[in-house]
Amino acid sequence: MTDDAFDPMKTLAGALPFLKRYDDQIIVVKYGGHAMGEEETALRFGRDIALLEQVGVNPVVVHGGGPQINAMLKRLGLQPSFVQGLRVTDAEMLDVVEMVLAGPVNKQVAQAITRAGALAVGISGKDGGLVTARKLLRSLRDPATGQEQQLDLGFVGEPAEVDTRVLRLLIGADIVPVVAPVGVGEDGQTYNINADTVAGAIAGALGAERLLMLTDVRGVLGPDGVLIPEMTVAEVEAGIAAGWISGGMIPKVETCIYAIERGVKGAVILDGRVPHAVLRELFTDTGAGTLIKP
Ligand SMILES: Nc1ncnc2c1ncn2[C@@H]1O[C@H](COP(=O)(O)OP(=O)(O)O)[C@@H](O)[C@H]1O
Ligand SMILES: CC(=O)N[C@@H](CCC(=O)OP(=O)(O)O)C(=O)O
Repeated sequence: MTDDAFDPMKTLAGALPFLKRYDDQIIVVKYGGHAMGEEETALRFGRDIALLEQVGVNPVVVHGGGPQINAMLKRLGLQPSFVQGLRVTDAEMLDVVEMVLAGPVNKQVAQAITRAGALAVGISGKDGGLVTARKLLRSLRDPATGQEQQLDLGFVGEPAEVDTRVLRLLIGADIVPVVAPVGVGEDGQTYNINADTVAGAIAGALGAERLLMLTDVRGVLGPDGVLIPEMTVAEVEAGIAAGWISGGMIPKVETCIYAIERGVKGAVILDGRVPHAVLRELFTDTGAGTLIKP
């Protein structure tokens, strides 16, 4: 849809069936650090989320902040390292991760939504018992020996349990929850959790109608670099095994699979830098990005 073709009446009439479909439904939006980019992009995102709230949809935002953490590490003279798209997180790194995610990034996103006219409150997974985490165990097959090798990513966690009470309280009061992806173990240990994983766990626990994953690529690109509009779970698994789905895209597609297996009706990976990406995806027939299907 280009701006010259814009016809307000046609647009409104076209959006009506979608407004009905999503009325009072929960939509979980994962807002990736790469999709935040310039301040203007964040403000535009805030306006889209505020609009969702104002038309009777219940958005819940889970944000990332990988590039923002990297920028802070650079200022501090620390070197980031990633395995399978996940940040290796020692105790010193964990302090920086929590400071950046639950601090300026969380407040910037909540503020962008609030400035656009909807109330938003920023919390982390540690607040209100939202995300109980456990240490993430990952293994890697050594191609030379064929042996499985356990990887130690440090204080990287995965959600073990999600207590949705604090989210439901906020939603019930017409407040948009904005969640930073940090969790806490049974023993009180803080864990750094990939934001995609947190978004999937929250979408599943809330029984969300949709999970939208905003990133900085148009969706899942095939080996030829062409956008794939729809993928089944089996196709995703084949792409990971073949290696053309790699890095940060792995937790994203795995999250979509996890969410739809828990009853989320649709999980979509799309480019958050495109103006009004969220509104286009929800309120038009020309949905963008890659839809993952069972
Ligand atoms: N098949 C693929 N299609 C699209 N992107 C891919 C693919 N495989 C790997 N990627 C990488 O995944 C990245 C998205 O993940 P990530 O950088 O973690 O985003 P975010 O910060 O939004 O969570 C893309 O920028 C791209 O470099
Ligand atoms: C364990 C792990 O990798 N955690 C992520 C959390 C932030 C995140 O997921 O940010 P994006 O969505 O912008 O990638 C990290 O430390 O970068």
